[in-house]
Amino acid sequence: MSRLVIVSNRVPVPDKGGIAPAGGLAVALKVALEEHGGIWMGWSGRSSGENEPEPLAQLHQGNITYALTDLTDTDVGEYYHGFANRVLWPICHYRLDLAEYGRKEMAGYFRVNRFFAHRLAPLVRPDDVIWVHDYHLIPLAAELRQMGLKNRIGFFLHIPWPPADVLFTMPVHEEIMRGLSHYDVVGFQTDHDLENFAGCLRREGIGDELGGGRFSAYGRVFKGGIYAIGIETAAFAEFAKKALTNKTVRKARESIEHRSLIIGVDRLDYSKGITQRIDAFERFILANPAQQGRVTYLQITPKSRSEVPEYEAMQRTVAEQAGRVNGALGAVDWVPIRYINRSVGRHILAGLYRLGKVGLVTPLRDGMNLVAKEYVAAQDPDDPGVLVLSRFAGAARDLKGALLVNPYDIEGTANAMARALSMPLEERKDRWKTMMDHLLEHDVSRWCRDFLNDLATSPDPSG
Ligand SMILES: O=P(O)(O)OC[C@H]1O[C@H](O[C@H]2O[C@H](CO)[C@@H](O)[C@H](O)[C@H]2O)[C@H](O)[C@@H](O)[C@@H]1O
Ligand SMILES: O=c1ccn([C@@H]2O[C@H](COP(=O)(O)OP(=O)(O)O)[C@@H](O)[C@H]2O)c(=O)[nH]1
Repeated sequence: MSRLVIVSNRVPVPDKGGIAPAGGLAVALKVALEEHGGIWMGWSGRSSGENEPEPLAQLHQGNITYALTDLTDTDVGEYYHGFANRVLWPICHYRLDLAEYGRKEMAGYFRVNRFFAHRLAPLVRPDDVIWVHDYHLIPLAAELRQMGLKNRIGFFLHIPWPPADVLFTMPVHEEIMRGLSHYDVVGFQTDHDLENFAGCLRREGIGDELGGGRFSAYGRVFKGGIYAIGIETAAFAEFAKKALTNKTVRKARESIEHRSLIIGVDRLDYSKGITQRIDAFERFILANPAQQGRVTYLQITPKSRSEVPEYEAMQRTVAEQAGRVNGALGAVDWVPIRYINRSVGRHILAGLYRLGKVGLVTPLRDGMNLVAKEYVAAQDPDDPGVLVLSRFAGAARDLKGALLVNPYDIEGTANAMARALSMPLEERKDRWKTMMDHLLEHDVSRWCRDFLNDLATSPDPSG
């Protein structure tokens, strides 16, 4: 079997104890690569100041070799905070109003992709299969091809792909589309994303759909496919059961006392709909006074991308909003919202999910959302909680047993919270089983296998 080389911006650096940072990509890829073995190349998360980064650091752990590079301050600013997270991220999440184009940042993005290609190429053997992940690295295949690499190269986009009218507001949309055409397989989370991508090719006559999932554009033929990312379902379910004996989880359970727990877990990101969700919770309590003092809403929200101004501003907004609602609704013996602004380990999260009578996952737009899947996997089959899920999360295409909501509709979301808390046991069990069966069948190993099979059977680019 060919060796697998994974490239992603974010890598769970093993010298931090191998603990994946909060973020679904790192969590999922670690599971996938542990199963397969190979090389994982990416950013170390560190800056070299303005000095040229040292040569790649290689670390071996189990069957994975991590190849990590630092980036200069300028690179981090222009490529990661600048173009990736202030242009591509908002555009792909339909937030044209937040995109901040700058020629310097765009140039930095393409420059860092070239830099990654130059660092990666010497590690690659002719029969390696290369799997590139996410919006940070779209131009990587074009750079590798320019250097003469003829390997099979696949790309998976973890975030949504927007419709043509949204994408084309980005000045370099042509280069981005061209970049994708250099892969042999381009994977998306949902059918909606793939449809949008096909629409972008059609709109300006850039490319054609050839049938059988194949596309032609810019003189190349490649496959476009749907590969909804999953979790290690069976292992996570087991993990959640055991987590109830964890000290922190036990303390949380005792502190909740007789109240019902509603839980939300999201990076602090405007795409996650946290402020709308807090509004909906407030509306739910005001509309259901009997619930006062009888529910606790726990919102776990690690800081994320704090150097980007929109994210920094959100830290204040959400903290103030949670404080205001607590001030307005709380009582001497009841704090309605417990807001935690730091990362919690997944072994604890698993137990907290299991305590949650309601899992609130209400992003305004999300590629997939692994929290939704983890919440379901963590439930007690005999007394499962209810998932309230945004119809705009990729996970909504998979989790048919959830209560689907439109997160912009505050009253609708508030009503769904009330419905979830009063749902009869039989209905909860039925809904949960539909979702759990799906998650067991479509776990992260299946995701990885499906993508790599398609890549292995794609036409050989070396001719
Ligand atoms: O690396 P960061 O800038 O700290 O951000 C964390 C990750 O966020 C995004 O995750 C996405 O991938 C998940 C798994 O496929 C998916 O469930 C979620 O909907 C996406 O938002 C981002 O795409 C990753 O590159 C980041 O590492
Ligand atoms: O305090 C936290 C918050 C989140 N996560 C993990 O981070 C991932 C978040 O992935 P998701 O797909 O929901 O969203 P993303 O952050 O990637 O956009 C999930 O595996 C969570 O378990 C974590 O380990 N600790």
